[in-house]
Amino acid sequence: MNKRMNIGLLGFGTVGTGVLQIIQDHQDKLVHQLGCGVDVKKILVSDIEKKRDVNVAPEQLTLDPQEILDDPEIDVVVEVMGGIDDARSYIRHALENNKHVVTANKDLMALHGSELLQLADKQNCDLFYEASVAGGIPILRTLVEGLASDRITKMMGIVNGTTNYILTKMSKEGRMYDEVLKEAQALGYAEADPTADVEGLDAARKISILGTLGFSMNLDLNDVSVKGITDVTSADLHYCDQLGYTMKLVGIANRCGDKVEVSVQPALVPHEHPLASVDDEYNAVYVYGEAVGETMFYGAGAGQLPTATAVVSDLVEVLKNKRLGVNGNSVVIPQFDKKLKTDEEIYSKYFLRIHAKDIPGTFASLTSLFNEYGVSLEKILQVPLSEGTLAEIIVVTHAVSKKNYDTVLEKLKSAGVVVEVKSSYRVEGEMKK
Ligand SMILES: NC(=O)C1=CN([C@@H]2O[C@H](COP(=O)(O)OP(=O)(O)OC[C@H]3O[C@@H](n4cnc5c(N)ncnc54)[C@H](OP(=O)(O)O)[C@@H]3O)[C@@H](O)[C@H]2O)C=CC1
Ligand SMILES: N[C@@H](CC=O)C(=O)O
Ligand code: NA
Repeated sequence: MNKRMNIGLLGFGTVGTGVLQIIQDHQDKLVHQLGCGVDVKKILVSDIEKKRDVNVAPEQLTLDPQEILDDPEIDVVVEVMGGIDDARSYIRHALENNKHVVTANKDLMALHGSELLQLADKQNCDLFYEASVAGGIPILRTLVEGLASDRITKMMGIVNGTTNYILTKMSKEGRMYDEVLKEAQALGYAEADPTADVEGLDAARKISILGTLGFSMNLDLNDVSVKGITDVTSADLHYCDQLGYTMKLVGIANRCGDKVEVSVQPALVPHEHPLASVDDEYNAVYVYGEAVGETMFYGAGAGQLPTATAVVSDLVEVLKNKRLGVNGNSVVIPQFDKKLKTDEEIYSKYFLRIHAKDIPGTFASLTSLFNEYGVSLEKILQVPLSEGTLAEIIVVTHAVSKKNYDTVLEKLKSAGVVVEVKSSYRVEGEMKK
C-alpha cells in the first residue's frame, strides 16, 4: 500500500492544530508504521479569515463540511471541533459514507456513544475516541486491549485537570478557590464555561465512558451521580489532611457481581494511595482487575500536544486496520445488560464535619443516632470553637451503606445537639474491590 492516506479535519483549534503539527513532525514514523504517508487534505473551520498559529495553505481550509464528508479521496475524518449537534451529524454522515472516524469529543461520546458505535459497526468502520478521556493517557486502549483478559472491578479516576489544579493549590498553598479557578482558566485547562469542570459534569462524562468500556455495559451520563467541588472549604482540606487524607475530585466506577455504581464527587483518599500524589492539572486512572491487581495510569489529561498524540495514535490504528482489511472489528459493543446498585448496595466510608453544642450528652446523642443505623466510627476529632459553646466534630466512619448514611445525615440536621452539618465526603481508596 504505497498510496498516501488522506484525512479530513473537522475543527482547527487547540487540538486540531496539534494534530496537524504531529502529522507533519512525525511523518517519518507514520511512514515507517503504515508503509505510506498521511496528508491532511481539508480542514473545516468556522472562521476562514482567522489568523492561525501554524502553516496551512488557504485552500486547505473550508467552511463547508460536505467538502470533507463527501470527498471520496478522504479515508478518515477526525472530529476535533467539539459540541454535540453538528459533531454528531457530521460523524453520522462520515460513517454513512463509509469513512472511519476519530474523535476527541467526550461530551458527544458520553451522550451518543452507543448510537454512533452501533452505526460504525453496521458500516464496518472504525470509530475511536482515545483523546476523549484523560487526554494523552492511553487509557481506553488499555481497558479494551491491555486488560482484555481480566475482570475489572474498580476504576477511580482523577479525570479533570481544572479541579485537580484547584484542589492542589487550595490544599498545598492555602490559596482561595476563585483566584485559583481564574488561574486554571488562564492556563487553558478549563472548558470555555468552567461550570462543567467545577460541577463535576466533565468528569462524569469521562467516568461514564470508562465504566462502559471497563465493565462492558452501556452506561450513560444519567447513571452517574455527580457532585462538584464548589462547596469544598479550606477547613475541610485542613481537617482531611490532619486525618491523613488528600481531597480529590474522583470519578468512581465500582462493580460487585453483576451490579455497578458510577459516581463523581470530591472524595478523601489516604495520603499513601497512588492517586493522592497526582497533583496540579495532571490526570490519573487507577484500575483494579481481579487478576492484575492494582494498576495506575498517569499523565497529561488535556493540552494541545498530549491530546493530539491520542488522536493521531487512534488514526494510526485506523490506518493499520485499513491496511490489514479489518476495520470495524474493534468497535466495542457492550457484553452485559446494565444493572445499577441500589443505595442499600453502595458501601463506603465517610468523613463528616459538624458543629455541635459543647455540652454534656452531645456525644451520647450522636453515637446513639449512629448506632441506630449501624454507622460505626473509625476516627473522631473534636476541636473547641472560639465561641466557647460550640465544638467542631469530625468523624470518619467505617464502611456503611449509602442508604443508612444518608438517613443519619438527614436526622443529624434536625438533632437538638447539632447546630450545623458543615460537610460530608466519601472516603475512598482503602477498599480495593
Ligand atoms: N483542549 C483540550 O485540551 C482537550 C480537548 N478535548 C476535546 O477536543 C475537542 C476540540 O477541543 P479544542 O481544540 O480545545 O476546541 P477549540 O475551541 O480550540 O477548537 C474548535 C475548532 O472547531 C471549529 N469549529 C467549532 N464549531 C464549528 C462548527 N460548527 N463548524 C465549523 N467549525 C467549527 C473552530 O473553528 P475556528 O477555528 O474557525 O474558530 C475551531 O477551529 C472538544 O471536543 C474537546 O472536548 C479533549 C481533551 C482535551
Ligand atoms: N476541562 C478539561 C479539559 C480536558 O478534558 C479538564 O480540565 O480536564
Ligand atoms: Na486518553
